[in-house]
Amino acid sequence: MTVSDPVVESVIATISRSATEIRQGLIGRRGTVDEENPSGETQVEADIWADELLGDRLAGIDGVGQYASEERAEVEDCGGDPAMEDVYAVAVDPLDGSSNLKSNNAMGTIFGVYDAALPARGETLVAAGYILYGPITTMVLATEESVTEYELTGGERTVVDRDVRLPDEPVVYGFGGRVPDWPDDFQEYAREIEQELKLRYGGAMIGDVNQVLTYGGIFGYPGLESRPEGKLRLQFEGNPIGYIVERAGGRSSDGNQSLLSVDPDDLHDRTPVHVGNSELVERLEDRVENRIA
Ligand SMILES: O=P(O)(O)OC[C@H]1O[C@](O)(COP(=O)(O)O)[C@@H](O)[C@@H]1O
Ligand SMILES: [Mg+2]
Ligand SMILES: [Mg+2]
Repeated sequence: MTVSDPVVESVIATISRSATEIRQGLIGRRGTVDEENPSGETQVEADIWADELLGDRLAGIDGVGQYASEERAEVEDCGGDPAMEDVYAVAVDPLDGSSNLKSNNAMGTIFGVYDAALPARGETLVAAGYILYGPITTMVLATEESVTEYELTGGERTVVDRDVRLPDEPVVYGFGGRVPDWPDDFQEYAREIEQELKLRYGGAMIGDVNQVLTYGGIFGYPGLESRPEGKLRLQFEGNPIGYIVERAGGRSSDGNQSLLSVDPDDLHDRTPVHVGNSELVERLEDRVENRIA
């Protein structure tokens, strides 16, 4: 199954073909390096390596005008203006949950294809997806047409679900951040959800969101007392995941509005992230104040 726009299809094909190679290349690159990314977090050797591999390959695609990543400070100009027709910007979290490499737990790669210069609103996404490096390697891809799950082996991608939809009956939840750092209103909401759903939290957003897409429920990384803007980054994490979950029939929110409507100020802006079944996200918006809105 291919996507109708040739540039978007090339981006997806390049990332999905690179995924098995990235998975293999994690071996021997699990240690931290003496560097911080633009968000001030310690980088793992594999973060830098995966960013370079994806950056080189994606920048070489005709029609990719910009490449940006969680691991580099500035947007790379790849020779085209995303304001022009058939020119896109690609934003990547090369390894999501890379601190899980040390303990050998699940991790992912996230990407968004924006039809606008970065930083951009999520509403300008034309496709977004993620790779999950679990017991097997899968990709969930959302486009304007569909949300599809694939299994990836070598250079191949095999469809396993042509129409990924959030199950109607929610089963699981996962919330990030330390509980004492959660604002009171979020703590109260979480106490209520704990009575209704089962906890699934693995410390990599992609692994946790994939649980929600599979079983129904809610994933959240809220604004914290110590950091009202939360931890996750809008361009590389919040927008792509918001786009995927909304296309699959759920909702996304920064606590106040859809993640896709948030106006970015800076490439590395952080935002509270909540995605899942509509009723759960709506209840959260009723209860929890977004302190950065
Ligand atoms: O360690 P915490 O506070 O639970 O944070 C976990 C969150 O941080 C992240 O690891 C951040 O992503 P990166 O690994 O890409 O920096 C998310 O995947 C995850 O949801
Ligand atoms: Mg991440
Ligand atoms: Mg990352």
